Amino acid sequence: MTTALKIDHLSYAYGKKAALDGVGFAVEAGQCCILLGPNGAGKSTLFALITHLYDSRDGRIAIAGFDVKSQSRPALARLGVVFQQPTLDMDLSVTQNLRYHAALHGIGRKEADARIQEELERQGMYERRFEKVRQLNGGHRRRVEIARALLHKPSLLLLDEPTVGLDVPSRKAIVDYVHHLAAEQGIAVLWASHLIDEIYPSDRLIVLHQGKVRAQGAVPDVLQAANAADIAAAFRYYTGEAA
Ligand SMILES: Nc1ncnc2c1ncn2[C@@H]1O[C@H](COP(=O)(O)OP(=O)(O)OP(=O)(O)O)[C@@H](O)[C@H]1O
Repeated sequence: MTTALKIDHLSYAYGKKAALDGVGFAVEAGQCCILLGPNGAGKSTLFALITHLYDSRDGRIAIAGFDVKSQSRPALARLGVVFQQPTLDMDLSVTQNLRYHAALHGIGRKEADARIQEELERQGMYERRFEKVRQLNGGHRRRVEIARALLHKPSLLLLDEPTVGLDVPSRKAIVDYVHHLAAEQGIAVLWASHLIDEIYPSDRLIVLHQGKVRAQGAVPDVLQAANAADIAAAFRYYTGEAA
């Protein structure tokens, strides 16, 4: 099976300031990969490059085998994104927001409505479909954004700190659901976070610090390499900062 996300030798600088330096890793179908890094590590820059908001001269990004630069259309068609900042239209209903996204991806109305039902039902949101997004709480808005990111059946789901600002039960629902998606649906997930309690022992971990990948692998392997008892200790070891 094609690797969902493959990044090789990726570097990026803002003027003279290096934000990413020789970054390389892969995420396979069914893996939930947590990108862990302190403020300024380069997570947002990496996401901007994967989503092709920025272009890099150095290195390569491939989504489901398609190069993001030279084959951006098929590459981006296989990508679902939940950005850090909410991007739903507050004055449209849940269904209207989702239909709009489906149309952008060229999905016909009948097919779109079937997928909208499927995605909303899986997150217990189908009953709320006619409500305006403005009426929903933060956790439910996030669920709609995740449903939207999945409508076009991407190979790779990218989430940029999607639980920031949510209460504990809402956070847990989203963390559990995304892990379930990877395990049950075989979607590859790349999740940027600085919250170590969102990491499952079965996850893969990439520790990014000052633009470089300091560690990557299965959680037990990353802990062992740092001789750390838990993720907080490993994070301190690799970044010199408290988690
Ligand atoms: N537009 C910009 N101009 C100049 N430097 C920038 C710009 N955006 C980011 N940087 C710098 O690049 C580095 C990486 O930043 P980036 O925002 O990618 O990190 P991050 O891991 O997403 O951090 P945070 O969690 O705080 O968003 C930092 O040193 C940051 O100061």
